[in-house]
Amino acid sequence: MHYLVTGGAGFIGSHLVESLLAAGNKVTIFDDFNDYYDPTIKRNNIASFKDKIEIIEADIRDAVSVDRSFAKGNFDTVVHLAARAGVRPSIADPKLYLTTNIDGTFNLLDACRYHNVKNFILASSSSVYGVNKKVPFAEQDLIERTISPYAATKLSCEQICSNYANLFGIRCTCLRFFTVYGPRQRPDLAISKFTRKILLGEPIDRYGDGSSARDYTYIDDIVSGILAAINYDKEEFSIFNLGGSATTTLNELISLLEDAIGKTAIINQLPDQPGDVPRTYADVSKSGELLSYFPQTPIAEGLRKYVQWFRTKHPELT
Ligand SMILES: NC(=O)c1ccc[n+]([C@@H]2O[C@H](COP(=O)([O-])OP(=O)(O)OC[C@H]3O[C@@H](n4cnc5c(N)ncnc54)[C@H](O)[C@@H]3O)[C@@H](O)[C@H]2O)c1
Repeated sequence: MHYLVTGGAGFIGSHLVESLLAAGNKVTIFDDFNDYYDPTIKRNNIASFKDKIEIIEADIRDAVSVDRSFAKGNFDTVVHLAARAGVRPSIADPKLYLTTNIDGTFNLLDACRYHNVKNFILASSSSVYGVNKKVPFAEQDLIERTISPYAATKLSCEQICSNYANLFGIRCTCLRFFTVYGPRQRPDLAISKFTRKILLGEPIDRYGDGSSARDYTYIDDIVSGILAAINYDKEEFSIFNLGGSATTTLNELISLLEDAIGKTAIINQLPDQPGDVPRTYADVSKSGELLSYFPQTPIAEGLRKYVQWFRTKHPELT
């Protein structure tokens, strides 16, 4: 099978590509390699397998580049991971999020339509649930309102997928990822920032009183969920939660990281951030039943693996 993985040089994308290659597939990645934090990150993510894949270095907002890559590619499945990710930066630059995430998804679906690609996987997000009071969050819950531009773009992308499935028979499977972590994760995420700062003995920013809670999902579990979703052909349009199905408060996360690192964190107390939801918690019973998705990595174990990886990548900090 020939896969197009957009965002294939990113955190989740690079792990997925490795698994697809290991299973003997042909993989093309479409990524603009643009990183605000460190321009080397994306290149490093794919360094170990770059000679085994086709690389299209282009922007998903550019419909002509997207269309050209489909004209050449003859793809069986598109896994669309490329996006501007993260709640807080989306408040700082909502337009970048709207154009990248919504226009980009539209361009890819349109290319599927005109080049007869019938299987499309969308990376959506737990943030679409907004301040859902019912826990755990289930796919059929009524979403009353999102509270960040990032979440609004992801909910819009799901709806665009629904249109293309209904109108053009493109099977679209939307996966709501719950805070993904593990080796190669983005440096802007809390676990990356906390690990670095605890190792350096610098204060970490704790927003709110530490009671906000997240459902953290280890990268290997996310990849197994994506692989299962690729083969799910029972519905033309579907939505699945991919989470760890457990919640960890911010205070618990800090304490688990202290254990994994073997050092105490210095806390810099800050107010709650606008756009942050108080908690996320995935009901994964639908994913378990239809995708045989059963998360395997508890947070303490995943953090230990992450810290181990971080230390090998940053020996100067250990
Ligand atoms: N990491 C998480 O916790 C999480 C949670 C929920 C949803 N998601 C979603 O999963 C997907 C992957 O996230 P990630 O954590 O791997 O992020 P990432 O930033 O590591 O990967 C995204 C990739 O998309 C590429 N990209 C961004 N804009 C592009 C553009 N205009 N054209 C082409 N490529 C572009 C980036 O270069 C990057 O390689 C995203 O859609 C994100 O919204 C992630």
